[in-house]
Amino acid sequence: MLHARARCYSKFYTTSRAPIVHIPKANVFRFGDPNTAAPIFRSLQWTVHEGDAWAVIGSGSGEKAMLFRTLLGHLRISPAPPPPGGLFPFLSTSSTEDIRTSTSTSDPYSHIALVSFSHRPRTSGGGFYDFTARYGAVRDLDRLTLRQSMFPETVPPEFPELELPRDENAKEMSELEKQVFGALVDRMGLRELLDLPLVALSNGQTRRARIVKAILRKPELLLLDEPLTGLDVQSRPRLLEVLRALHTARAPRVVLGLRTQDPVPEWVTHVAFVNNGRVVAGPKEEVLPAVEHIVATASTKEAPVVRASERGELLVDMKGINVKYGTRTVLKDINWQIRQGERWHLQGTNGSGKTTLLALLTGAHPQSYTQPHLHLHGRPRPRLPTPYLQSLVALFSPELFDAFPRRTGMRVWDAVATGFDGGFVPLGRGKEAVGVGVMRPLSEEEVAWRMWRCWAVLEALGPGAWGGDADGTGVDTKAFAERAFVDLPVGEQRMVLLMRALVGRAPLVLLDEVWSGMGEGMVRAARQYLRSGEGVGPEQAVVVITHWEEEVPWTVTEGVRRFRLDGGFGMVVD
Ligand SMILES: Nc1ncnc2c1ncn2[C@@H]1O[C@H](COP(=O)(O)OP(=O)(O)OP(=O)(O)O)[C@@H](O)[C@H]1O
Repeated sequence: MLHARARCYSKFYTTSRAPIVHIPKANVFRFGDPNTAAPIFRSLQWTVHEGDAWAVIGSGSGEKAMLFRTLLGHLRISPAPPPPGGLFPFLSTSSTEDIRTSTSTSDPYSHIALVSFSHRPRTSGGGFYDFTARYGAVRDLDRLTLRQSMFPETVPPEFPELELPRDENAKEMSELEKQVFGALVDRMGLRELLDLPLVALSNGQTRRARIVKAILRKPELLLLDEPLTGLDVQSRPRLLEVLRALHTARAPRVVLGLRTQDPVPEWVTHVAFVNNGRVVAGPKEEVLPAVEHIVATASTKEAPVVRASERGELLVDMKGINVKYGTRTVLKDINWQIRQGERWHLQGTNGSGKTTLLALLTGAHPQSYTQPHLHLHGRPRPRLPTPYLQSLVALFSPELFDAFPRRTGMRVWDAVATGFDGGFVPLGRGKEAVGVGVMRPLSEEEVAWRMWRCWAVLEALGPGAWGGDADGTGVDTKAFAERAFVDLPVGEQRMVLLMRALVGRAPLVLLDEVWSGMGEGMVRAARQYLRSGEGVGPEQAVVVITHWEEEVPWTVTEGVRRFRLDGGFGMVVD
């Protein structure tokens, strides 16, 4: 059925062999930078021919994203790719005249779409938004369903006050388009979620929905940056198969963005490897050995694990936990105990309830108050004031990453130090901006300890540990601490929020999909820090959520335990 999409638009596609992307040999700069400035990419030479299947593989933070930004026209290519075709020759051939007129715009960039799992789709502006809202009663403003977000014309007119987007000119879908849509939502496992509010979708469900939405907009070229991140083991081959079928049918052509540590799908024929401002592009068999060589050279033996204490105090005691939304039961009769010093891998397919379970541990979930037996840090949940509870739990999650404020003026130091009290707004001034304490003011010793911890995480996880800040301060930790958080590339922002989670040595540390968007060097530095016993001590408990077993910093033989959610039920897997 997906091939039908190609037939549906077949008049747009001819046998033309004009390249899809053509950059003969050029340097790439930011707009406004002179040609004498250090280029972002030097001597970039890259041609994508029709029929080839490309993956862009990035070794560092942000470089892969920069190559995609080059294709989106956000950077200056010098010399500019020559006319008549320019950067996208296939759009200027006679056959593609149809494409242009059919979409009533001659802007070539309107035919190129990027879906990146590094950018922040649910927020706008620099302020914090409450990402825990999805756990409670859905507010009117958040009532937009997945179906309505895909087809604004399906928003009922009786909700004018919601100001939901409506497209009065939207055309009824043709029969064929309906069938293609049906095939896509089925293959992506979205059918039963179509009439749920968007905010209710889990992380992996949201990602799959974003890909479908992008396909429905009918771009000619779809750039997908790290599409497998956050997808469970079952969904990955299904998504890759859908992408292969679409790419073969040119409906749309697909370029994948992958991290060096990601497996390359077998249908990919060509690779552009982005490493330290250079792009090596060519057939997969020629370029992949270079990628593997760099990864092997960079990898060092992992630090030996500092073993956690055997039977520490009970931090979490759950008995008979249930979470329901209307008639939809997400968690059923969960029993789980977490002790000091334990390392857990929380497993389960997309939508199985992992994030919901974490929200009970942080107290952010309203249903955490109404559970029969949810004891946290030795007390029943309702007897723990929420701000105090949040200072006992350190969290890194995709939702928190998206929601974290990007205010101008917030330095890296400030962002890290918000981790002490579990808040989002920097408190205190200058070098001493290390929070104010939750239940009582801080003593001088505590302020000094907090400053020492800030420097400790900045040294261990800062640019010196992963080879240098790409476009700012090199490997200088002090200069990095002063940088504006909002200006950092996405991978570096993630690293800073990991520092935030580790800075306060909270008794319970929750790391949800912590490696996505990070470069190879960053992942290595963070793993070393966690394993060495400095990142997390034997008095702390850690819960890691990832769909990639090899991403858990500890192995089962090193003591990690597994708790699996399946069909709403939870079990310890030994
Ligand atoms: N307000 C709501 N109404 C209905 N269903 C909801 C609501 N909020 C969450 N859900 C459902 O609860 C389920 C669990 O979501 P959760 O985010 O905990 O999954 P997850 O295991 O973390 O998934 P992922 O691996 O994709 O991150 C999902 O199927 C989601 O659609």
